[in-house]
Amino acid sequence: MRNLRLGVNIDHIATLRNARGVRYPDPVHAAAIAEQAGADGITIHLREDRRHIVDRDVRMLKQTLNVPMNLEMAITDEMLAIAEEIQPTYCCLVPEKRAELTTEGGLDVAGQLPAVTAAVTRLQAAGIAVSLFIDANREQIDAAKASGAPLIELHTGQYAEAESLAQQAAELEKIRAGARYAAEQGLQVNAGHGLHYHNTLEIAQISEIEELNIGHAIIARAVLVGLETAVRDMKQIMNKAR
Ligand SMILES: CC(=O)[C@@H](O)[C@H](O)COP(=O)(O)O
Ligand SMILES: NCC(=O)COP(=O)(O)O
Repeated sequence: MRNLRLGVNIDHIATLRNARGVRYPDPVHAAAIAEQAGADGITIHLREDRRHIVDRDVRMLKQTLNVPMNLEMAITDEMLAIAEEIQPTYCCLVPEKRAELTTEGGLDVAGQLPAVTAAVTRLQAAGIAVSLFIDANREQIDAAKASGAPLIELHTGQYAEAESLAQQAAELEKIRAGARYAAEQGLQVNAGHGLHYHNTLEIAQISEIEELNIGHAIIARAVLVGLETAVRDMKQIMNKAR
């Protein structure tokens, strides 16, 4: 089975900083610690409302990261221009609602294929690898393939938020089937959202998945045990699955 990479999402280091309008904790500092603890990539979501990560973070991280940057963003002219200028390794296109607490679902690629294809084409022309954050269903996977994006990130939020074991098992099966189908279509498959120390193992056991992006749970544990330990603990779970 392939190695499974961990992309550490450091958005909520910035949430903590912005809560007081001060300079600490600094996502740049956090990224360096996460790298040293074994993070294979750093993920940041530059939201249109700048509620956590801000433009300065993206620019500084571009200069300091030693592992790939995965920039999550909505499909807007402003975000596309920022990505073209800063040139992250990956851009993950995600849906965004101003009032949401966190990302509520996958990007509806099938429902807006011309706009998604135009964004994918524009970013690829700038040398950026594009990923689409989608729900694990065939309609969205087929549309992702049609858009020309080489990569998808399967949204694991419904699995993470399942309210019964039966519902969780059903959501896990959807992700398993989606990952298998997407890999058969030649797409690279990543996954993420809502994963934590008690629900990641089952997702990590899906052999087609190549990378997990995990943020909130790692940063929450880091508050109690330190970021280095929190990243290592998550890597240990992921390594146990492979
Ligand atoms: C698209 C996605 O799943 C991540 O961006 C994640 O939601 C973390 O960002 P927020 O906590 O701002 O939603
Ligand atoms: N794309 C998912 C991500 O980056 C992290 O999401 P979460 O672990 O903060 O829910």
